[in-house]
Amino acid sequence: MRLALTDTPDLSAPATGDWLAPVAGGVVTANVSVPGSKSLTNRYLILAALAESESFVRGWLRSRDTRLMVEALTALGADIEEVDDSLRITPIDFSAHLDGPPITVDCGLAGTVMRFVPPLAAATGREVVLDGDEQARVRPMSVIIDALTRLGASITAENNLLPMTIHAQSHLRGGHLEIDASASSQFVSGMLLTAPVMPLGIELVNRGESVPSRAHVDMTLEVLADAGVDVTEPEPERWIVEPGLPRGLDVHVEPDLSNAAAFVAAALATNGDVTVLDWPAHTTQAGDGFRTIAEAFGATVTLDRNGLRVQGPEVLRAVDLDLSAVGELTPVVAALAALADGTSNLTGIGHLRGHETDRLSALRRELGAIGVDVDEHPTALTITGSQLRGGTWHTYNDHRMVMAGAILGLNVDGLVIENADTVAKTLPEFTQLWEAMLNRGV
Ligand SMILES: O=C(O)C1=C[C@@H](OP(=O)(O)O)[C@@H](O)[C@H](O)C1
Ligand SMILES: C=C(OP(=O)(O)O)C(=O)O
Repeated sequence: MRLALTDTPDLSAPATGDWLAPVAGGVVTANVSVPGSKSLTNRYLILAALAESESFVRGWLRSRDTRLMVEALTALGADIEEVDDSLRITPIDFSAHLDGPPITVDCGLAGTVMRFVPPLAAATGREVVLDGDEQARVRPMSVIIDALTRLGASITAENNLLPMTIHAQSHLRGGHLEIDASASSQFVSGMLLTAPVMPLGIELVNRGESVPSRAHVDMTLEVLADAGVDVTEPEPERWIVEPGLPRGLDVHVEPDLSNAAAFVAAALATNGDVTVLDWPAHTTQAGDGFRTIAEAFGATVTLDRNGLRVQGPEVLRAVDLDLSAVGELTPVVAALAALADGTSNLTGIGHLRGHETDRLSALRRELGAIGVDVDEHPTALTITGSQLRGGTWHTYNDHRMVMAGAILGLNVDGLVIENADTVAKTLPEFTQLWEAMLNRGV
């Protein structure tokens, strides 16, 4: 089934930062280091802003999403200073005087800022106005807005979307809360991360279909527990956070494994051999799921103290994968499916319609334009590996569309990635790292 495309961004706007994706011209063999995790950096920053004492977040990711988080927390009263490759964070004083002009927060297109900051903002008791990019204004927000309203906040938001205003004196007491978190795990993470500062803590229950991107909820639970917060999940999708501030943190951010997946994919796409250095042995990052995904495509995967080594197969096998728990890997997986021998089914990804762009629609459109046979279903994509042709690969302001385009470009001449700069959302140095990977031997 093909769906009508009703939400295509205006592609007639002049593109900036076009990038001709380099062709591999042979097997890709490289060692790669990637910067820190977006999801961990932004969780640590929220916890540090709530903590009982000063924190250090070392090896933080410098990217648009994390800088927006730093700016948001600074505006809300945290003091954040860059010291070498670390951030030193002095927490928000929640007992501070509440008068003052409204605070404005730019969420950009960052789901972690849009969904993690409002609970914390409401807990400050200040008037806070949150807005973001045009595409952020269609990302789902109603669950967070309803939840905060039920906890005592007063919020104005037309159509329950950004922009929104949290009115002053919105102190949150916490308590029992039932939500429908089937559209985004970030609704759960956002409520749980600020719960320690609420006098009653939170008991949060998901009453919707199961929560997508489960790995990210596990990450939230782990960072809270590591900071000394009493957090439990006594039964599936019911979480309890007891009141009590997190300890000051001194943490080192792991490499971003979802960003790393794009580099590993280069080994898969070229029968190559790529090692991502410092891949952690234990992690809650969704990107760790790429190890089994790579094996499903036929790769040989080895994880040791050095990192993750992936040796691509001679011929990529088509895959049947439920990506609901690791949805953010979908654009990279879809690019590989387009190079595979046969038809792949990527299922459980309906919630990606509320990501940076409607990713199912964007992937169907762009893959189709370069010769790939794609069927778009409400919650799945069916992709048949095909002979690619060059052309313009539109990116819809989606960093992961840039990464997907780069993987495809390894195998086809003349693929121009439009607005490649948008990759700065999580990896500003992506194109440099990519070109270095192609030129460097092990
Ligand atoms: O909490 C997080 O850090 C994230 C949660 C996921 O969101 P969804 O549950 O909306 O997919 C993921 O896709 C996003 O990239 C980051
Ligand atoms: C969905 C993503 O980001 P966000 O944190 O903006 O939701 C992503 O990085 O793939």
